[in-house]
Amino acid sequence: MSFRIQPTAPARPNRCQLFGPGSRPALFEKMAASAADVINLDLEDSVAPADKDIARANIIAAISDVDWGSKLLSVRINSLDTPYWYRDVVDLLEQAGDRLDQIMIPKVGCAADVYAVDALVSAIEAAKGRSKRISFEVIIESAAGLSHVEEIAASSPRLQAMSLGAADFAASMGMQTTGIGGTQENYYMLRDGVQHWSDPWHWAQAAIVAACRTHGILPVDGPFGDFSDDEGYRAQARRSATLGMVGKWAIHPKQIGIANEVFTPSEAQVAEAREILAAMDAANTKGEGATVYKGRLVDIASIKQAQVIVRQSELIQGA
Ligand SMILES: CC(=O)SCCNC(=O)CCNC(=O)[C@H](O)C(C)(C)COP(=O)(O)OP(=O)(O)OC[C@H]1O[C@@H](n2cnc3c(N)ncnc32)[C@H](O)[C@@H]1OP(=O)(O)O
Ligand SMILES: O=CC(=O)O
Ligand SMILES: [Mg+2]
Repeated sequence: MSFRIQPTAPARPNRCQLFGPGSRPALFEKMAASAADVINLDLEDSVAPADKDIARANIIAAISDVDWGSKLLSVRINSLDTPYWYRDVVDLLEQAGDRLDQIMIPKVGCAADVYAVDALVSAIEAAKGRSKRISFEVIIESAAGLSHVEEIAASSPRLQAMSLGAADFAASMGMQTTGIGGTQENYYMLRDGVQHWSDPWHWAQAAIVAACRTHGILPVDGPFGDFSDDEGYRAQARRSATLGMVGKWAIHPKQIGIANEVFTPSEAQVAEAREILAAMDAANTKGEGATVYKGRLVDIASIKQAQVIVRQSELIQGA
């Protein structure tokens, strides 16, 4: 318990973040025309070292030249353990137009990583007289990142969203898998000779959600690599939504519709939430803090649970 009121996360739809390599400018118009809420133009791991300069130039041009509509436009810079990241920040902030909304910082391991980028961004914004303040999102994708997730969530007022990066996270943790997200063949319990698969991402996701909710940041699930497996993606997205995440990355356009569907509360969910609110209204007028809805207990906590669903639905409808 705490007397502090939990801060609310930024009120914007973040159901799907569509990624595309900065070295494939032919994809940019298609990304802009997609149904994703957020666009992530990538300078990091989908761009080969030899293409970093051209990818940066492509992205800077596209930020102004492409009509991104009302989407949130984010660029993933290179991580702080590379020689590229400072040039990414300097060129973006000095040369890109005001349409740029956000910078994604990958492989964040501690709060000081965010501080370093914040310092550089703040200096360039001031020097160049940029009136629009750039926001940040970070990827938790290392053992250090997860160990320091709470201090990272508190690291900067610019921070709006935090994603789990399953690929780098698995590598950093020494996990014996080459899969990016989803069910892992060898992660199962055995009972009476029957295998029951468990979720190796659960702990990291729950830690990210808790850190984000404590500090008013949007928790997001990262990539699902097997874009041929729609149902696997849907199952992963449903688990993430159930845990409190607000959206998921798409690394292929096939995944956008599924993310939008899963992270938009269904009509049935919204109707049930409204019925619970009505049942609790009726209970309150009788001076009762708890009542029965469809044979189960609902009480004052149920109001808050129902409000999460109604608010999420209204946010998306209003966007
Ligand atoms: C672990 C991480 O860090 S994940 C984040 C970084 N990774 C990325 O950004 C990768 C993003 N995705 C991609 O680069 C590509 O989707 C790939 C390489 C996976 C597959 O690319 P392709 O072989 O071209 O895919 P495919 O042929 O199935 O594409 C089908 C259509 O979707 C388009 N398309 C493919 N990827 C994208 C995308 N990311 N955004 C928009 N459109 C896309 C293709 O241009 C093609 O369009 P067309 O029908 O008009 O010809
Ligand atoms: O950057 C994303 C990841 O999964 O790694
Ligand atoms: Mg990564």
